[in-house]
Amino acid sequence: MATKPKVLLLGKIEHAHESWKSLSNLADLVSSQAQGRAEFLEECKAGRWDGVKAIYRTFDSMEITGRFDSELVPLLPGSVEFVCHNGAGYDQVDVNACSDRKIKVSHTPGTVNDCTADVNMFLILGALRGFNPGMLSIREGNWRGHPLPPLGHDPEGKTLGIVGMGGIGRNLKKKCDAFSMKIIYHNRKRLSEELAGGAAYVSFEELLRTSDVISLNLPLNKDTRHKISTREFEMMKKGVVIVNTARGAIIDEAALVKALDSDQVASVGLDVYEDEPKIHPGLMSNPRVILVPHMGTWTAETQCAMEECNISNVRSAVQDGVLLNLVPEQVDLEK
Ligand SMILES: NC(=O)c1ccc[n+]([C@@H]2O[C@H](COP(=O)([O-])OP(=O)(O)OC[C@H]3O[C@@H](n4cnc5c(N)ncnc54)[C@H](O)[C@@H]3O)[C@@H](O)[C@H]2O)c1
Repeated sequence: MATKPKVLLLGKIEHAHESWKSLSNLADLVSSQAQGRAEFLEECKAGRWDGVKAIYRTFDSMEITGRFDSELVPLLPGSVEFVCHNGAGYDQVDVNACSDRKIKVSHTPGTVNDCTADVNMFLILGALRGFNPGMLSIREGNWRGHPLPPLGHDPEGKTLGIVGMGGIGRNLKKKCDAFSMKIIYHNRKRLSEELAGGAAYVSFEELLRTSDVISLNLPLNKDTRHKISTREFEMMKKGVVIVNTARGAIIDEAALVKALDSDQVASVGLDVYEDEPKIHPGLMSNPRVILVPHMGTWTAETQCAMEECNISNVRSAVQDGVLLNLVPEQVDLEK
């Protein structure tokens, strides 16, 4: 009888237990007990994972393995053909290092759009209306606080600039239409009229100069790290509001703190941080900054849908040798 391929689980299955179990008809399911990166690398070197065809990894498995980078990927056994990442953002995986080894990478786009855009909306409303100072003072028994917090602003009629008009950005656009905001966007490529849904395409610089609210919805990679820094803050309207549900390192946090302190930036809503779970003290201490601890996809429905999506990728990889949600960089390579 032919031996089954192996699937290595890095991290935990929290919801889709039945679907995960059903994979055992196709593959031997194995998991690492490594307590950290050094141990995991030793396991790889010792041939512990020989025969593994596909890896299912979670965002939290960073604690076990660290980043799937150019040190780790070459140590994976030659049998590994697929890395299936449970998350829409896959900056924890060096796709180039995987491509060099002919390893294909998938992620879970789409499943995250609504719930991440919901957090995005919460942050836009919260930061624009300036709710945070009042929310802090009411818990201290000071009602709205003394002195009173500054008046907030209505979203209606304000210009929202979306940087990165992908799945989440477009979902956010639809939500903001209900608040009568004027939407402009900047993307690597201009979208079709249908996908843009009435949002106007502008250059990055025009977006920075004309937006009342700027939302970051683009992936983190070497080109987008610190895409928003001192120069960009200086181009923005004085009193701009910034929200980030994408990845913390897209903003230079030290520069953001300075822009807040000089009132160039009026208020900020953040779900993501440069060095999670650490928060820059200048953000932590500023009541004009709304802080959410990376809860963009933190709903029962979405967590379940993401796991199901990732398991479907593993199943398709083992059964048919193809990934359903190949990362964009590798789709481009296949063309
Ligand atoms: N806070 C959370 O819990 C959470 C949840 C899901 C996703 N995310 C993050 O949100 C990001 C966006 O997710 P998505 O599913 O919408 O991705 P997506 O790939 O559908 O959309 C990203 C868009 O950004 C554009 N883009 C890429 N580089 C750009 C650049 N340099 N300038 C302008 N535009 C650029 C792409 O063309 C694409 O349209 C993810 O990469 C992830 O890091 C965070």
